[in-house]
Amino acid sequence: MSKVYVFDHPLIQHKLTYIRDKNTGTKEFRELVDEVATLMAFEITRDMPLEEIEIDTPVTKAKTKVLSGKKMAIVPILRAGIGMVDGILKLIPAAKVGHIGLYRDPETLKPVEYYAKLPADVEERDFIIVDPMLATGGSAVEAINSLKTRGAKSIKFMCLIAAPEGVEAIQEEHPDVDIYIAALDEKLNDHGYIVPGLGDAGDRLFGTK
Ligand SMILES: O=P(O)(O)OC[C@H]1O[C@H](OP(=O)(O)OP(=O)(O)O)[C@H](O)[C@@H]1O
Ligand SMILES: O=c1cc[nH]c(=O)[nH]1
Ligand SMILES: [Mg+2]
Repeated sequence: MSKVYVFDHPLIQHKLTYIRDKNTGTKEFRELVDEVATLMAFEITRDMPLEEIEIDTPVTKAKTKVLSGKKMAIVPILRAGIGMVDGILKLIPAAKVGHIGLYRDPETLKPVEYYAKLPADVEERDFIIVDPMLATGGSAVEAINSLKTRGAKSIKFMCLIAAPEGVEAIQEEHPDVDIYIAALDEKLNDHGYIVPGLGDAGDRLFGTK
């Protein structure tokens, strides 16, 4: 069963408050999402493998550690996932970036895929799918399906705010995919929006409402 990690670091929680606030404008919203993505990347990379190497310090030889070169890829779910990419790349600049384009049909709430482009060496990479919102879970489940169909073997899912329904959907359909979130909210409303949530993440990031 997928494990669920809630990143309750005070800096993440503080910034999330202003991301949720309806009075926060597009510029500040985008900056805050970028900052929280960096902080979440710091937490999600906690289990990255290290290897020991020997170097010369100005004083002596020393055995020290470096990342063992595990290949990584970040995959934002378009559009809103794009807002988290740069913040993650600040900490993992060598990661490749794939894209999955999905929108949620406003009537049926079912995801519709319109784009997919992944790095060529899919099977060798550890993937982190990113999207600010995990609501019904339809988009996340479909994005994971899309990656697995193309050969991905190792996938994590990271979002800012999740609804219980979305967490359960991933756990049911993809029990091998762990979930990393900044906050687990209460419920979905009748339109499939997360309550209390932050509204429409894509519209708030790109100013389209
Ligand atoms: O868990 P779900 O019920 O599938 O909902 C979550 C999805 O909805 C939003 O995207 P949206 O469809 O609004 O597309 P956008 O990013 O282009 O605005 C959000 O960014 C997720 O991708
Ligand atoms: O609350 C929600 C649910 C889906 N998509 C969003 O952007 N916000
Ligand atoms: Mg949207």
